[in-house]
Amino acid sequence: MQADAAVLVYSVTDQSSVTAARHALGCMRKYRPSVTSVTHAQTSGHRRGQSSGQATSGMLLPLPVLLLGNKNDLDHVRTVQRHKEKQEWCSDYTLTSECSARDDAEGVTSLFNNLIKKVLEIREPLHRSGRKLSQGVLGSPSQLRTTIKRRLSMFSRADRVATL
Ligand SMILES: Nc1nc2c(ncn2[C@@H]2O[C@H](COP(=O)(O)OP(=O)(O)OP(=O)(O)O)[C@@H](O)[C@H]2O)c(=O)[nH]1
Repeated sequence: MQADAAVLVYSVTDQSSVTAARHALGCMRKYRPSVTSVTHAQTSGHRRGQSSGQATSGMLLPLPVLLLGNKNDLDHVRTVQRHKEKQEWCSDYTLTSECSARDDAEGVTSLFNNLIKKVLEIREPLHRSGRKLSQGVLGSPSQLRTTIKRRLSMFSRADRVATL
């Protein structure tokens, strides 16, 4: 699975959307390693294609996921408990939070920034040590930052149009 990160959004007013998010997270994990398999990959020179059946070669990297409960402005009709602790099915690479896309665009931006930081946190040490990354097509952390900023600017443009 060629992705830098994933964002899974559920609605705090819809328990079935949490079930769907959990299922999606499980599917993603099948194609991207856990923390322990990364350690194993680094110590044994294990290649990506050997365990997952994928053809590409390179380092195994964990997939940071932002698990986001949207519509938290609708607290009066909430059916999903606000979780203080991470869900037991989330890994160290899962950021869990809540937001309101309707009322707090800045909050959403800041959550995306946290996710970007997580991506860079994972990549930077490997990049510095000169190890081959499986997502090498994306280039260095600074190139990655530029790419992500460009993609996020689409949201700011949409925001500006919406407020005109
Ligand atoms: N109150 C509230 N409504 C929201 C929020 N985000 C989206 N919505 C509303 O939810 C509805 C569905 O939004 P969409 O963007 O179409 O998302 P979707 O994935 O199709 O979502 P669902 O229809 O809820 O399954 C729209 O009426 C949005 O205005 C939010 O943060 N708060």
